[in-house]
Amino acid sequence: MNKILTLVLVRDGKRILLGMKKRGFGEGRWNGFGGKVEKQETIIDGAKRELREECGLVSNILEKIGLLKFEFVGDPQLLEVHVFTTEQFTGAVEESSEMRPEWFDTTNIPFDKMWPDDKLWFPLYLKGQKFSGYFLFQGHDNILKYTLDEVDDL
Ligand SMILES: Nc1nc(NC2CC2)cc(N2CCOCC2)n1
Repeated sequence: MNKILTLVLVRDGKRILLGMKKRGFGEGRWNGFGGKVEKQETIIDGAKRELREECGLVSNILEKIGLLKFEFVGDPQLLEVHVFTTEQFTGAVEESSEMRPEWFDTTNIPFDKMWPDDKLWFPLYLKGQKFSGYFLFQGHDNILKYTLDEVDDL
């Protein structure tokens, strides 16, 4: 059974809001906002909750743009990350215990301090393409193999 996770990318024109993860899974890396989906909530409601908890922004309009599956050598638990984007949000960006948010220009995304898969699928996201990918990781830094496809619907 895959572990369902969410990832929300917040855009404001040519800027993107990323958060520096302060602890836990992905600590020390910039990422969108997201995490676990609780038993009693839908995936999209889980995404909205994590967005608000991690950076203070509220959005009712999340667009599903990607599905990423991750396997780690030696670990039977597969991760299934549902990726969303929004350009319509309210509230003030605020730091949380989990994330230190910062705006980046989309021409200057800090891929060297992000999960290694991001540099592979972000270009599809930035050109407005929906995508579906599978990545086999060895540890947290090394992608042994992957597949990544542009898709018309998710
Ligand atoms: N950008 C990104 N890349 C990931 N790569 C896999 C770990 C190897 C996971 C991930 N998230 C998982 C945790 O929840 C937020 C999104 N987000």
